[in-house]
Amino acid sequence: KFFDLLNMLIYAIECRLKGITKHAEIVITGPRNAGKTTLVHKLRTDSTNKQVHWRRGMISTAHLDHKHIRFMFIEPGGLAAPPVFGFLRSANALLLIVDGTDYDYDGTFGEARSMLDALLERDEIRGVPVAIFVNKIDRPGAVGPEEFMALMGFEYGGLDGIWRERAVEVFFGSVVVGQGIQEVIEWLSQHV
Ligand SMILES: Nc1nc2c(ncn2[C@@H]2O[C@H](COP(=O)(O)OP(=O)(O)OP(=O)(O)O)[C@@H](O)[C@H]2O)c(=O)[nH]1
Ligand SMILES: [Mg+2]
Repeated sequence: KFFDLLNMLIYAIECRLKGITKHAEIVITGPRNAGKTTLVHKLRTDSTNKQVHWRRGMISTAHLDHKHIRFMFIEPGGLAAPPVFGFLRSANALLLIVDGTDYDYDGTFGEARSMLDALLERDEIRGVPVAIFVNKIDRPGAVGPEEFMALMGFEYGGLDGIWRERAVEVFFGSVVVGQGIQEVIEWLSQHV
């Protein structure tokens, strides 16, 4: 009890010193093998970051301070699909990661699109901003921006026409190379 209070006090002082006035929880999701866990590792900046077991799998988290915001990234891993639903209530933004080289046999990003559609229907995240990160563009055969928009069915009127009630943006990059991540964080900091 005493140490809980002490920790809270230390935390409050740390935020004060670093000028942090806002907290934002970012829930990371996306199809299997998209690069979610690799991203969380990349985002880790301090020792408070951790990976914890829970009943259906593994949750990876990372803290990251950007300007006046402390981001908490959460990747709920697990076999039961989709484990992410249990984490939506406290989400300030969603980050959907898609493998830019993983087209379906019919030339679509079908799994990514249906995951996104299922998420956008959820009441818990009405109006919550969504960043879509198309990963692995360092690999040959990765999708290009125009192609991706068409294959996801986003091309008509752009993203604004599809989801007027929330901010949505698509980014292209590579978690391994570290390309495009800073842009996502900047965008999130403006929309949470
Ligand atoms: N070339 C390339 N490979 C990547 C990139 N990001 C991730 N990978 C690779 O993709 C594979 C899957 O990455 P993970 O981070 O485990 O993907 P995940 O989304 O957490 O996968 P699950 O937890 O199984 O759903 C690994 O072999 C990564 O090294 C990238 O930007 N470029
Ligand atoms: Mg993973």
